[in-house]
Amino acid sequence: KELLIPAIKQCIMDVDVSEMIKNGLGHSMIKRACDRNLIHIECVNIRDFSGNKHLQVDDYPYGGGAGMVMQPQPIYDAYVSIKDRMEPGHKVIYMSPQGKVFNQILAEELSREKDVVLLCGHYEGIDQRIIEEIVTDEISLGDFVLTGGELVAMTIIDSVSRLIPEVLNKEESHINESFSGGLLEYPQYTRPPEFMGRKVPPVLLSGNHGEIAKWRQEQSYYVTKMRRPDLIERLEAQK
Ligand SMILES: CN1CCN(c2ccccc2CNc2ccc(C(N)=O)cn2)CC1
Repeated sequence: KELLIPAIKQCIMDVDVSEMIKNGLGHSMIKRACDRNLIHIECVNIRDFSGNKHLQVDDYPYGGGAGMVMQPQPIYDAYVSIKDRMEPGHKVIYMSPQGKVFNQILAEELSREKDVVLLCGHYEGIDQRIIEEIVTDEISLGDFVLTGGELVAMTIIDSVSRLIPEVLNKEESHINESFSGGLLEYPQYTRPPEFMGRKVPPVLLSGNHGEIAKWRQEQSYYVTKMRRPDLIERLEAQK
């Protein structure tokens, strides 16, 4: 049994990270959007541009210290291999804890871009000179630490793709989504009418659409006021 566990750990660590992105985004909405040519996702493996037979893409940090830093050359060569196919003036986004914290406004901005490059860092990060040379924007998902930028890329891809017209069908439409009008979503209910002794709020069964819309607005405001008062302030500041 002990023998099995190290083997599993090893194979998970070995999964090629660009595979992780391809597999992770293989799920329904993004895959369907790709199949319909509404979005095109291409993973370029920096290791393919390592330039040495050991496929090395990282090296010891100048100044010493723990960990390894991604070398600038393989990243630059990988970027050059795709940049002529990208819309002139395209953004090159580097996902790191030093970035601007991602939010729905940024997602909406990115959804209006024709092409975007997402540069996934690994190890302790990438050489500062490649950031200065090719990166236009740095994005962070929030103040927490991940082992790599891949999950950040997948999150950005998901969040942006769903905003591209036609990607979501009418059921999935993001009309009443979180942050619509800057408020959090109201609570959702479906059948059965009673579950574990808990009933559905009667107004939702009333068929009175005016009352239902009013109840939902009040609930959104209440949920936001209780859990994210900062969003209420932002809303008031915009008035
Ligand atoms: C211990 N450090 C190792 C190097 N690393 C790092 C540094 C630079 C780029 C990518 C990474 C990969 N990690 C990320 C990435 C993003 C986020 C986020 N919040 O968007 C959190 N973590 C940061 C952590």
